[in-house]
Amino acid sequence: MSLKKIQNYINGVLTDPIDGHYLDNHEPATGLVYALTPESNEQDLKLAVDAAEQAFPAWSNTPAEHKAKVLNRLADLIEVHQNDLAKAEAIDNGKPITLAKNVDIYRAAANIRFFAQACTQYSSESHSMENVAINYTLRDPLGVVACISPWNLPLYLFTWKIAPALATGNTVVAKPSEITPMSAYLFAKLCIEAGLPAGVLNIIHGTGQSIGAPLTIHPKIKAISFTGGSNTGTSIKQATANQHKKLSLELGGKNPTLVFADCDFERTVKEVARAAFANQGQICLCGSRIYIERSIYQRFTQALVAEVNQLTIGDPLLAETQFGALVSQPHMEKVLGYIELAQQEGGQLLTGGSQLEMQGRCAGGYFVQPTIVAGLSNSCRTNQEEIFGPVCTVQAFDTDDQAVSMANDSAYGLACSIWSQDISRCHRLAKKVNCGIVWVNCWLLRDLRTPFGGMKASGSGREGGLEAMRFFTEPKNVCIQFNP
Ligand SMILES: NC(=O)c1ccc[n+]([C@@H]2O[C@H](COP(=O)([O-])OP(=O)(O)OC[C@H]3O[C@@H](n4cnc5c(N)ncnc54)[C@H](O)[C@@H]3O)[C@@H](O)[C@H]2O)c1
Ligand SMILES: O=C/C=C/C=C(\O)C(=O)O
Repeated sequence: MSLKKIQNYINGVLTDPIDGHYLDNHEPATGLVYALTPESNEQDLKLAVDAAEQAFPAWSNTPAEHKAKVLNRLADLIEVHQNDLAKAEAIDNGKPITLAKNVDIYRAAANIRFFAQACTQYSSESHSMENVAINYTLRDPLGVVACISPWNLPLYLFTWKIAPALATGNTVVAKPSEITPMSAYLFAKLCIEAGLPAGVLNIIHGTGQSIGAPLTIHPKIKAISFTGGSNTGTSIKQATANQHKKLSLELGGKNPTLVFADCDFERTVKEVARAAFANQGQICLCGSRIYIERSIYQRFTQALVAEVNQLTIGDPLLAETQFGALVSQPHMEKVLGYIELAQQEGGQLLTGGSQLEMQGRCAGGYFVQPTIVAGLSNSCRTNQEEIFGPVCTVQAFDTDDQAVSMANDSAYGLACSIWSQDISRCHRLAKKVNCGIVWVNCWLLRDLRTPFGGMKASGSGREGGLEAMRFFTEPKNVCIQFNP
C-alpha cells in the first residue's frame, strides 16, 4: 500500500517539500506508519515567508466584513467535514473519535467563527483631553507572524492561533506538530475551497529543529505565538532575545485540583476523573495533582479509582471509546518511565501502572492504563515534573491554607480547579492560587472571550478573546492637538 503524502500549503498551493524528505507518521492506536510528513527545509520556509510577506499589504487592508466572510466560510467547511476531520484526528493522535468530534473539531470551527465576528466588532480607543487634544489608538496588524502548535489538540490549537492572527489582518506561516500533521493538511484544502487569498496562510510541515527554530528566528517574522513544552518556550525566548519580536508562550502545566469535603461528591468524582484523564491526560490543563480534604480522602480516592476503572479504553475509532492511545512510542516510554519513578519515590499505585496489551487491530498501539498514585510528597519529581499522560497523584490536606500552599508549590502556573459548595471559600482561594486559569466546580468550561494562558514556567502573555486581538496588533497612539 502506498503511504499518503502530506503536503505543505504555500502561496495558496499544496506543494511537496523541495528536497523530497519525509518523516514517518505513525497511527498511535496500531503503531503502524500510515502517512508521510514533509521534513521541509529552509528553502521551503523561505517560500512560505515570502508568500506571506507578499500577501500582507492586500490582506491587512481587506475590510473586516470581507475577512469575516472568508473565515466564516472556513468554519462552515470544518462543520461540513466534521466527521472526516474527527476521524483523521483520532487516527493521527490516538484520541477517542467522540472527543475529537465534540471538542477538537467543534472548537476549531468555533474559534474561527468567534474571531471572524470579533474583527467586525473590534474598535480602537480614544482619549479626549477635553478641548486641548484627542488621542486615538491605532491597532495595526504586525505583518508576517509565526504560529507554532503542539500535537495534543492538533487542529484546535492550530486554529486557536491562526484565527485571531488572520482576523486582525496579519499573514501567517504556521507550523503544526510533525507528530500530528494530518488535520492541518486537510485544513489547507478547506482554505483553498473557502477562497482564502493565496499567501495569507502558509502551512509548513517539519520538525522543530528543521523548521520550528529557523521560523522563529527568521528576520521577517514579527511575532511568535507558540504552544508547546516549557523547554521549547525557553529555547524560543533565548534564540529570539536580540530580535525584539512579540512573543506569546503557552507552555506546560502541572495543575492542582482542590477537592473539599463540602463538594457535590458524585459530580466532583466524575469531573475530577475527566480533568485528570481526558485525552489520556495529554491536555496542558489536565489536573494531575489532586489534593483532597482529609475527612473525605479515603472515600473520594476509592470513588475516583472506581470511576477511572470503568472508563471504556480501546480503539480510538469506536464511538464508545472514552480513553485511547498515547501519541507516540517515545511519549509512551516517557510516561511509563514516570510511573516507574513514582514507585521508586515511594508511591503506591491505586490503579493502573502498566502498558495495556490490546487485541486485534490495536495490538501494536501505545496504550497505557489510567494510573493513580498515592503516598508521595509534594517535593518529589513525580509531583513537580510535567508527565503529560494518564498519571495523577492524590494527597490529603487539612486546611484551606495548606491546600493553597500545596497547589502553589510548583514551577508551573497554568490552571487550577476548586471543588466546594462554599462559594466564598472558592473566591478566596481563586485569588490566592498562582495560575492563569481557575475553574470552580467545573473543568475545561470555555468562554472564548476570556484570557487564556499561564504564569511561571507555564508561559507568558495571554491569548483568547480581546487578549489575542491585542497580541496580534501593535497599538499606536496618535495625539492631535486642537488649535489653541
Ligand atoms: N499552555 C497551553 O496552552 C498548552 C497547550 C497544549 C500543550 N501545551 C504543552 O505542550 C507540550 C506538549 O506538546 P509538544 O510535545 O508538541 O511540545 P514541543 O514543545 O515539543 O513542540 C511544540 C511545537 O514546537 C515545535 N518546536 C520544537 N522545537 C522547536 C524550536 N526549538 N523552535 C521552534 N519550534 C519548535 C514542534 O515541532 C511543535 O510544532 C506539553 O508541555 C504541554 O503542556 C501547552
Ligand atoms: O493542551 C492545552 C489545551 C489548551 C486549550 C485551549 O487553548 C482552550 O481550551 O482554549
